[in-house]
Amino acid sequence: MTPAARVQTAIEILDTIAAAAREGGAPADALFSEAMRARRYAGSKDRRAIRGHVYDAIRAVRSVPVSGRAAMLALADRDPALAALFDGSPYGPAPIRSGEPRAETGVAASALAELFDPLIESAEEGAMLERAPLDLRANRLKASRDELAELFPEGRAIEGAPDGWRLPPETAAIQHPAHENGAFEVQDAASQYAAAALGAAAGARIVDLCAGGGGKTLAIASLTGDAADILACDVNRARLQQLPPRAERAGATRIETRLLDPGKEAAMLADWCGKATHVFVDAPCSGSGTWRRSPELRWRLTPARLDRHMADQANLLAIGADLVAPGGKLLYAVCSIIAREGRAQVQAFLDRHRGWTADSGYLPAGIGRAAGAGYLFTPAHDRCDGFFLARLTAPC
Ligand SMILES: C[S@@+](CC[C@H](N)C(=O)[O-])C[C@H]1O[C@@H](n2cnc3c(N)ncnc32)[C@H](O)[C@@H]1O
Repeated sequence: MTPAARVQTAIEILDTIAAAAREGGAPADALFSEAMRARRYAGSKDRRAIRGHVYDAIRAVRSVPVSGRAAMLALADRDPALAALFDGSPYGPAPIRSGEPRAETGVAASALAELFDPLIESAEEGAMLERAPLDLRANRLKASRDELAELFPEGRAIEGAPDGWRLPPETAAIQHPAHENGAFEVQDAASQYAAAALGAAAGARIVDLCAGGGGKTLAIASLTGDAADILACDVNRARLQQLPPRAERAGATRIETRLLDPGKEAAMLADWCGKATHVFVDAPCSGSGTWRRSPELRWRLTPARLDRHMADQANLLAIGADLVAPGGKLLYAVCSIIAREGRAQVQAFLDRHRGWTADSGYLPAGIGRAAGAGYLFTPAHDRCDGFFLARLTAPC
């Protein structure tokens, strides 16, 4: 393919990604792979170049563009070599006309940026869209961080995460046989801090209410030495089904899974009511803390979607609270930097649930900043995904 044809292909792929963002369709990665399958004539160099254009445009453009061309033109305005490829050659993009619309660049649309937690200052903006490193977590049931250091000497320890090992983004770690043997998982530092913040130890009875594919469930099993009972729940069958084989690989033997029906969660968890020493609510959210991994998420967030997440979060907090034994712990977490999903959500819970108190001082020194009754991690301050968590104690 010519360089100009690669740009035109990127424009067409961006059109499908923008349409999916508007309509709540498939994520950008899936659409990119599908587009490449349909263009078998594209070689690996073409594919790399097209991917570069597509993701450069997604990172540069702050909200869903009117068209893929408008997004690429915004990039071309900053890059004369790219602008020169709009040359009207066969399969290439048409020449740039005067007054053609450009997508707006920046971290987030101003209406969205206004929702950020007050701790998000301008220093965060670059870091929020930088390529994230590849973080590993040694699975204590099978390996130590020192063993990871031997396997991947190019990495380094992650501050405040005793099992964490950080690698450059492009490292092909999951192809390593040690991954298949359960020695480690890929897990961002923020998720490792969150699993540790639960504070569970051997003998605990834990409900992971929003377990998904079990990333944090497995981290908790590792931290408790596979000596705590963990009930892992979710409403999404496909995600929850990933957990049993992952647990087997990890050597975690005390995880039970339970698929919940939306709207019937409390009834389906009646046997755990008031019995859990620890409940983890890793709630569905905007994902605004993970834009450096999935930058197109900021094209997808609408006021209606945010309201839906907030209603789900409040509901899940209330369901989770009923499961906690007197004096037990409820950990609420969202991979979001939006105050309404974080500090405001927890304050609303505390206002509605008399007798509950917020814990403090449970994070490693220097990690996270106090945000209302919880803590916020941010990419620039903590070198991890943006993440809010709050640990609450039930009345006795
Ligand atoms: C942030 S993800 C969880 C990620 C997971 N804990 C991990 O570490 O990989 C939120 C999860 O909440 C689940 N969820 C949404 N509504 C739920 C509900 N009413 N009850 C239980 N889980 C729910 C979603 O299916 C999704 O898997």
